[in-house]
Amino acid sequence: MNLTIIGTGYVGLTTGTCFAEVGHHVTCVDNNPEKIETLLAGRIPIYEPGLEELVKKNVAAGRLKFTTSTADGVKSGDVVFIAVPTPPQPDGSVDLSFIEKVAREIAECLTPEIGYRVIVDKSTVPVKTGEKVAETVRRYAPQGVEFGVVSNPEFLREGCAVDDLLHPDRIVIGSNDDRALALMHKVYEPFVAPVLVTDINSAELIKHAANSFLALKISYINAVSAICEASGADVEKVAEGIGTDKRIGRQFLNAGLGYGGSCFPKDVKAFIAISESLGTPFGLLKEVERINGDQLERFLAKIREKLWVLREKKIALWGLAFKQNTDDVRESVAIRVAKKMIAEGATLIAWDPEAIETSKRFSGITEGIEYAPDMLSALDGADALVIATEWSHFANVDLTEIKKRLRTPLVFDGRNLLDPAAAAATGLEYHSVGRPAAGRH
Ligand SMILES: NC(=O)c1ccc[n+]([C@@H]2O[C@H](COP(=O)([O-])OP(=O)(O)OC[C@H]3O[C@@H](n4cnc5c(N)ncnc54)[C@H](O)[C@@H]3O)[C@@H](O)[C@H]2O)c1
Ligand SMILES: O=c1ccn([C@@H]2O[C@H](COP(=O)(O)OP(=O)(O)O[C@H]3O[C@H](CO)[C@@H](O)[C@H](O)[C@H]3O)[C@@H](O)[C@H]2O)c(=O)[nH]1
Repeated sequence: MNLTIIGTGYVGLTTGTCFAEVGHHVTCVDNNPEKIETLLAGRIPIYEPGLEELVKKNVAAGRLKFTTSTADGVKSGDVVFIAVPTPPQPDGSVDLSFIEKVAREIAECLTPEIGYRVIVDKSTVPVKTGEKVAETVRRYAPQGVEFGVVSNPEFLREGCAVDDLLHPDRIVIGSNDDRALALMHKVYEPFVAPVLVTDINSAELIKHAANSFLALKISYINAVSAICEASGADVEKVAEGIGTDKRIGRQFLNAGLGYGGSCFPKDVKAFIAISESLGTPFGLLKEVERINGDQLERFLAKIREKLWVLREKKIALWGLAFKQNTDDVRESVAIRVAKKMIAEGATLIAWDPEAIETSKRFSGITEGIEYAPDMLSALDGADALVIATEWSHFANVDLTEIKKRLRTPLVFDGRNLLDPAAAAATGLEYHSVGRPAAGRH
């Protein structure tokens, strides 16, 4: 089939590439000319494992194209996906101006000669957005054009987007239009996954409800981790003990510094705002946010307690990305930890396997930080090591190197990556989340 994606960011590029990989012909459109030039020059603007080779392969096969022209995209794609940003406004509600603009742009490109088009919202949007998109397209399109509107939320995770897209747990298609639905079934025919067909409003709600539930699971275990710290229990054992119940599941029960990234913080806020606007406030989610913020503060309090004063302290920081296997630092908790320590006068020597460049460009940290050339040299002469992102590089480190290189052998592990007993046996004083401290303290 001929498909078009409007918005070639994280979701647009990964989704478009995977659609091409399963045999569709895909045109990716973006209104940022630099991004399209980069892609046309064969470079990939984001780090995502496995993506670069798939882009190159599908461009070479003639199945994947990039353009800045929405008109070309609308002309060539029978199904037109919208994958533009839906950022939060200061009050937490969703800024839908990008979606509204694309709806108008698509409408202005439609003509009766082009024929029927399915307009699919892939961006994460509040319930009832599909209705607004349909109204907008109807208002701005010439008389006589035929189109259908569909909600098809995306559940990929950064860092494993290619696998998530090629092997999804489920595909959700929200549509009130049989013609659109038939075409959507053809789009997803090459994928082996359950397809859940719903009305548009339910599909939109599924996305916010899913992300908020996952954030709730993380906050739940983080609240439990505080109780573990107060009682001397071990949150890793508790997570295993509750997670082996199939009804609960072990995933998303990793206690740590709390959730970050471009999705959970904004989507929880959005769901709170949506529920309030519908007159059904969702107070539970406010608590999810509160716990998430407190988790970071409790971790910083541990650092302060041990280092006493952060001013003039040199701290090695491992991790800048919001999670492992990505260079994305949007809403990264690691960056928040860094900013707080710098504000208290510490100097950071930071290292991350992929996110140093993105941190330099997008974190907003301009002073108080140096970037180490490699993971181990970040440690040299530092007063403490803080681990802030769950990269496997840190979990697999030779502990004797940490002991040898730090000035004082203090480790604060915000992601529970190291083994407390092994750390103590190496002579480290080791503090993590929801587990008793180990070593000299
Ligand atoms: N990042 C994720 O992991 C993820 C996963 C699932 C869903 N989502 C949702 O998908 C949506 C997109 O997120 P993202 O992370 O890909 O955003 P992004 O910022 O990486 O990409 C959006 C792209 O849209 C382009 N754009 C904006 N207006 C445009 C227009 N009028 N015409 C053409 N291009 C335009 C921008 O230049 C940018 O390249 C959001 O609603 C997000 O919540 C994101
Ligand atoms: O047990 C856990 C799992 C995750 N996290 C943190 O939660 C955040 C989000 O992680 P993850 O969900 O793996 O990454 P995202 O790429 O943000 O993916 C989420 O957000 C996407 C955008 O909406 C959705 O498509 C995905 O399904 C959803 O998992 C990160 O800061 C993680 O460090 C934890 O603290 N503990």
